[in-house]
Amino acid sequence: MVIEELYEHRNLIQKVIENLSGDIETACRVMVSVLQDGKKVLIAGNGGSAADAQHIAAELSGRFVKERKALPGIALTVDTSALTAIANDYGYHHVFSRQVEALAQPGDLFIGISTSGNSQGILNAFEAAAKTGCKTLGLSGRDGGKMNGICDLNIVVPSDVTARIQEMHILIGHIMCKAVDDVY
Ligand SMILES: O=C(CO)[C@@H](O)[C@H](O)[C@H](O)[C@H](O)COP(=O)(O)O
Ligand SMILES: [Zn+2]
Repeated sequence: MVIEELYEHRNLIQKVIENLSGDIETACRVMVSVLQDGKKVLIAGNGGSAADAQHIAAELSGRFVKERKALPGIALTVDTSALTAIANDYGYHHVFSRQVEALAQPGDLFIGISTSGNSQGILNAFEAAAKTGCKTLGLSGRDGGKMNGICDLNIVVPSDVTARIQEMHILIGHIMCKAVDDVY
């Protein structure tokens, strides 16, 4: 089983190299330009993807590899008071969109992470981000789900296995952070 899982991961990386390098380069350029314009990056996801959102945001506000200035990356998954109040008062599907409405400014980048591409809270957040004039980037999997067509760029990892998709998402996030390091 272990070797099979490792091979599945390796085979998927090969597909990502072949099919998604261009999209990942575009995502790098977008994140770099947003930060260089003095705007911020908001990130959201559920479950393992919430952890990915926090991980990527922390690479920006803390650091990735290089010693450079602190950069504005905010995960919308960490404020339990906001999350519980919004879920309690408006419903769980609004926990991210309401925070986007509160925090986003035109020109910011909203990154929504969903392996199915269909999580309603993430879809609502994309809608709110677009209304605010944010740039939007999706990290998804399977067939891209409903995220196709509602974000500027939806990077669809070509797999139906949630764990493998998540592994590619954090790899893509790290590559984007490397692109940021390279210009600061
Ligand atoms: O990490 C995992 C599975 O590997 C889970 O916590 C997973 O993230 C959760 O089931 C999420 O709710 C799945 O949502 P999504 O990726 O389809 O948007
Ligand atoms: Zn997981």
